[in-house]
Amino acid sequence: MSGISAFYGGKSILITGATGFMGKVLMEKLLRTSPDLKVIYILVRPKAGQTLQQRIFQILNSKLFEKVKEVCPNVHEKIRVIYADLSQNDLSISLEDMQELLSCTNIVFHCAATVRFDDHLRHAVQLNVIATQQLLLMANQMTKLEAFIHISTAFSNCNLNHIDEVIYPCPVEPKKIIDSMEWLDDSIIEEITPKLIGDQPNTYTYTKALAEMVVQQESGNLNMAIIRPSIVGPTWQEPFPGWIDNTNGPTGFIIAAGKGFLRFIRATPMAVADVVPVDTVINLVLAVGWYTAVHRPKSTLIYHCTSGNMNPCNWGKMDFWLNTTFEKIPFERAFRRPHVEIASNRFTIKYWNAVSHWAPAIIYDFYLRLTGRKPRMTKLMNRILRTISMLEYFLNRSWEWSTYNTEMLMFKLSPQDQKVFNFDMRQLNWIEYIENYVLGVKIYLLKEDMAGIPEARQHFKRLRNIRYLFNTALFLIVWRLLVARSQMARNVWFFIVSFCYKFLSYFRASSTLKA
Ligand SMILES: CCCCCCCCCCCCCCCCCC(=O)SCCNC(=O)CCNC(=O)[C@H](O)C(C)(C)COP(=O)(O)OP(=O)(O)OC[C@H]1O[C@@H](n2cnc3c(N)ncnc32)[C@H](O)[C@@H]1OP(=O)(O)O
Ligand SMILES: NC(=O)C1=CN([C@@H]2O[C@H](COP(=O)(O)OP(=O)(O)OC[C@H]3O[C@@H](n4cnc5c(N)ncnc54)[C@H](OP(=O)(O)O)[C@@H]3O)[C@@H](O)[C@H]2O)C=CC1
Repeated sequence: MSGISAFYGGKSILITGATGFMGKVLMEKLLRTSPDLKVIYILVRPKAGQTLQQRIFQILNSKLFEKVKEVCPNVHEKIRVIYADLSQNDLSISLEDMQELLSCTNIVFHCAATVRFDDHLRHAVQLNVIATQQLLLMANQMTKLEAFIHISTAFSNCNLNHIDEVIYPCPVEPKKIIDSMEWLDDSIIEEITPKLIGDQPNTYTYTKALAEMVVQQESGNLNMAIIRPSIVGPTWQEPFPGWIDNTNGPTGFIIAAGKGFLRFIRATPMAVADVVPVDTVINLVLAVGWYTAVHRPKSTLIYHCTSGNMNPCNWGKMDFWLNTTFEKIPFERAFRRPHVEIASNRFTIKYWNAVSHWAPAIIYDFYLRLTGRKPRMTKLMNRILRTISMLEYFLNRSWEWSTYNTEMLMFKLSPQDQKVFNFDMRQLNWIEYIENYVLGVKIYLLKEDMAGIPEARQHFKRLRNIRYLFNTALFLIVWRLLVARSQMARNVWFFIVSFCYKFLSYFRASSTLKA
């Protein structure tokens, strides 16, 4: 049996952010590989009119958990849902629940965060920094705690080009930021945010960096580790390829490109597209949990979970493979035939934004209005382009992350664990992964049926014919206007017509001679 699976057997594990993208995959893998674990405590808040139980019921009955049920039929009994709101200073955990957590928890995986780039600094500090501080305070009182694993991001220091496995100090101490959030009002915070975040691109990366400092300062005697994944994509292998449930990172763009809305994007073709599959990240998380608890390293170790240094892919290649895959696995009801191109020049992008994004959106909305329907394309385009502008920072830079700790850990695993908890990115085949990415988006996010592929292809053909027709009509209109107004255009027209006539006469004469 795998040593890591055996380690989690009989353990009480606390997970924050279990209802999120990574949290679900973490719960699934834990239950599948260590079905004899004692309990998983999850801190959850009610959401979208659903109670805590309803939320968890829905997750455990989803496709992601199908395999788990084969090895762990009593999966519902293994999960203990605890009401918590991490945006409250005391986390809103009841006294009873708190006592149980403090006396029983063996391992903590802290995944919860706000991952929005445009979040108000107050909210981002509350969730990413203060909640981490509160959890550390709790962890310091947990009598049976063996390890506390904090999930950060590889971009917490994205203001640097080369990032080592160390915690970099922030210009302003987290304590001062936390204090100031208490007495400054929202509008003042908004005003000073650009100054505070300095050369960080957004409040998300900034507060994740602050949280790392909090971990360094307040971990006391805890066995701590920090994991920094880069851009987390769908599953590579487990429990099945291509599973994804949100539009973060490249996923929203893949939808927009596959549906034909997005045709140009400002990106540097050679910049590294540092995507890592979610199951790889979770395998590393579990291996780190085991290593930290069993080997008790003297200091907090940081693990980079990245692909760039071991098996790099760049945005140019990703773009090419995506376009090829869209032909093979088309999305239904595309707006235009999908073909996304990348360019690094701002002016080129401005031009193509006008021609290829705004013009079709305006024309389509005009058509919708004419046919008595509500226009929606310009609004959608606005949203897509706003999102792009926020993510462009990550598409035009490359980072180097050192991965000594991650590689060290790989060698510490038994051959069996290396298989069950594989986080070796060198084995990833990008073309296959991107195909499964698109397939996963189609099935799990867009909820499209594979049986609809022939119809989607037919739709592509119709779109191509519409484009030919549109281009020909546009050419004829422009030409007609030019011929009517310009002597030079008329001259060019007569020249072309006489040239064609001469060419045809010559061709006819030479074919008569041969005969
Ligand atoms: C080269 C080939 C081209 C393809 C690939 C290129 C793209 C690569 C981009 C990679 C960059 C990623 C870098 C990430 C680095 C940090 C990673 C992490 O640590 S942290 C983890 C990473 N964290 C992140 O990635 C968070 C980044 N995202 C955000 O912060 C926010 O979404 C926002 C501020 C950008 C937009 O806010 P707002 O306008 O309020 O919009 P809402 O959010 O409220 O959603 C409204 C609707 O839009 C939908 N939708 C959402 N996203 C996209 C999309 N990209 N597009 C289209 N649609 C999108 C969404 O489903 C929803 O639909 P519905 O439910 O209404 O039907
Ligand atoms: N996805 C990525 O590309 C990357 C993610 N990361 C890090 O990984 C971790 C997990 O990210 P991911 O799973 O993608 O994020 P998600 O947004 O999918 O999940 C966030 C989780 O945090 C929970 N949460 C948010 N606010 C509260 C709150 N007030 N009270 C209780 N729970 C709350 C959410 O609960 P609810 O369901 O109720 O909203 C959800 O379970 C984060 O720390 C993130 O910084 C790092 C690098 C890349």
